[in-house]
Amino acid sequence: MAAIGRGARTGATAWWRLAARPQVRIGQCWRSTRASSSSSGGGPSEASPAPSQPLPPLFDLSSAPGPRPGDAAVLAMSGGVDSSVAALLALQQGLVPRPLFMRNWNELDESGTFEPGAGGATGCTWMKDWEGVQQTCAALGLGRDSAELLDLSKDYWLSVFQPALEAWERGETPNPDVGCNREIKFGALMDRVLPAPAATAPDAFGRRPAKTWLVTGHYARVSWRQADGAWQAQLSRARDRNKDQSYFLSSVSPERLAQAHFPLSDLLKTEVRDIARRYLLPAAEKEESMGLCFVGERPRPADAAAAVRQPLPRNVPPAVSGGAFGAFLASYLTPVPGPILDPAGKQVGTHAGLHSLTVGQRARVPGAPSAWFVARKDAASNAVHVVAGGDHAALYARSLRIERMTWLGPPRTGTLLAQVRHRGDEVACEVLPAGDGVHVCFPTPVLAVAPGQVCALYDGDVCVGSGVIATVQTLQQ
Ligand SMILES: Nc1ncnc2c1ncn2[C@@H]1O[C@H](COP(=O)(O)OP(=O)(O)OP(=O)(O)O)[C@@H](O)[C@H]1O
Repeated sequence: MAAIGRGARTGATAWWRLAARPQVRIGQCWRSTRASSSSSGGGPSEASPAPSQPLPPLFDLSSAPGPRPGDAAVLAMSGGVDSSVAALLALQQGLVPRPLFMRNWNELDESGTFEPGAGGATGCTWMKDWEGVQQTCAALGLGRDSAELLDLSKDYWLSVFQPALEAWERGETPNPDVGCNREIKFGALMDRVLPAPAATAPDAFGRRPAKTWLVTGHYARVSWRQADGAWQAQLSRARDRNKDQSYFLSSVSPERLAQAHFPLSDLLKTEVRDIARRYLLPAAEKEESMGLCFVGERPRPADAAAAVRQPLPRNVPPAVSGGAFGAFLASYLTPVPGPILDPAGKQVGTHAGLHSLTVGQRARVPGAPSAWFVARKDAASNAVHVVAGGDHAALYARSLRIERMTWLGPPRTGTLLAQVRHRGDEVACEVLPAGDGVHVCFPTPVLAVAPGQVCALYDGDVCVGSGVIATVQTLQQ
């Protein structure tokens, strides 16, 4: 034991002495300046390492340029368990914290009747979340007042929610959570709080300049690859496949991903909860957040209410409203009711607006003898076309055209995997070039794919890019 201890200490001291000296780069090797001068006649007292023992680098420049102790970290904290544990892990990694909470939806502005503690007249949640963030900062030892509140509600409305509303009005099925990551968390937030990416070249001493990271509780992985002599960030799936959020991040640019740090990439959700409990974090038992990121409910505007109440044609049953989510959207849109048509073009019901039903969904037409399912929507005629049965050929996509591509590396074609919804299965596909976008062809057809959805493409676990579905060819076409 003693011999091992002595030997280890001796070795460590020697390495420390060598490592403390400035280093210069010689080809791919790193050597101490004194060691190199000794080889050019510096004198026998200057011990140089035996050639059989390569010099361990002081800074591991061969490794990917991920976060290092001393780097700065903007901790994006929602008050939930994931971002609380991500913040804790970032602190344990030696990052210098700047906790931050975003307010992206301000019910207070809309209703003006927020009551502290009561959740507000419309279920205002941001104040409860903000309180949770402050409590978490206290529990982490950062101090309750260390967190910053940043209001991005205008950015969220203009660049995420309004475009999504317009897409719903056109009869598409947008994914605002994908837009939120691209435009808000890794868009407006990064623009506001991160410095422009610094030069990544090491200085004369081999040190990579300090960097600022955006730390979030996303379940996804940033890995690094070298291309054209530079490091590039690539996005991969998280270890926890059930929680994997790479789909939501698939339109964030590689440059933005290169400034992101996801400490939960190797953890299962159950492990995250255990860590939160062990460190007594206030969010340890907090429920999962559900539904649309950031969005609250709003009292129905008078014009929308009037549109829904307008008289329906005689002998047509009440409009199919699309349930709670349809009703929620109806408070932001002016719903325009229209016909539900069977394959023969006969009206079998009335919808409460194109947003109220989505492709593949059962249209619960009151009194209908068959189970009708939505095959497609036509914005020009404001009609919803239905087919009988949930296994109809018109509900299966055999190919898609996707546009507005984000490539997370070089554009790709050939055999890949496609995912068309969060938590949807990944399916084999052939990707063919098609102008600005690509065609995605499925050897095994995929059920219920709607224009407006995001299609993310994967090579194994690596997300290579994504685009928005413009058109769908079904088995019937
Ligand atoms: N209001 C917010 N302010 C700052 N960061 C946020 C906010 N909302 C979400 N984030 C960041 O985005 C990450 C992903 O958010 P999302 O809502 O998809 O996940 P979540 O699993 O509910 O996370 P959490 O448990 O942390 O609430 C969060 O972990 C957090 O880092």
